[in-house]
Amino acid sequence: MEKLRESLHEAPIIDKDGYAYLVHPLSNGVPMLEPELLREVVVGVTRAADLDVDKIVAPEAMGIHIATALSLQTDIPLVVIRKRSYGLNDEVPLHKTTGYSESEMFINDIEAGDDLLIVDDLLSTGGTMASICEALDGIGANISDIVVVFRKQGDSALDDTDYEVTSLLDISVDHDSVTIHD
Ligand SMILES: O=P(O)(O)OC[C@H]1O[C@H](OP(=O)(O)OP(=O)(O)O)[C@H](O)[C@@H]1O
Ligand SMILES: Nc1nc2[nH]cnc2c(=O)[nH]1
Repeated sequence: MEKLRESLHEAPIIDKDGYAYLVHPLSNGVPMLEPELLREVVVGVTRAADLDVDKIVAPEAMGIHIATALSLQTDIPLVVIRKRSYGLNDEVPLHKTTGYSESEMFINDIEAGDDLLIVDDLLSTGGTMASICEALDGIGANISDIVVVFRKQGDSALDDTDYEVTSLLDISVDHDSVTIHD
């Protein structure tokens, strides 16, 4: 994870109403995302994840490019949890909160009994992932594995649940630096 580690020390940090928000190629598409970095991450996720699943699931927006590359690599189909409703039959809405925002998301084309790998760029408060897991559970899908690139250290909404998240790197972000926890 050499490139990933290096990239963290070059990433700007901005203030979102007191929340130290990392601006990173994988999590924002800014600064520019080098293919070598994306490749390193996809190899890392491929090694870390349970790939014996029916579908890869990624929340819009910044899980999409990681999950797309993983889908191309593994031939496992991809479902994106969108921030927009299509009004399709069986669409499942959810409400998610992060440390700086809240919004609705919408799940389509996940069925009871599907074995799922959830992929996202970053886990922080766990608000997004907890709402997604609860909604997928409600559908009757099996969450086989959850893999994120970065996990910010601290309390998470997943702490009191049975869901386990694998991260490629655990980090802390304060207002002027990123620390990597090995
Ligand atoms: O653990 P949490 O506190 O919930 O934060 C993690 C979520 O925050 C980001 O998404 P965001 O809602 O900012 O949307 P984006 O992917 O469109 O940038 C990130 O991609 C995760 O999905
Ligand atoms: N890009 C980005 N997304 C986040 N989601 C939750 N925290 C963060 C953050 O610090 N940076």
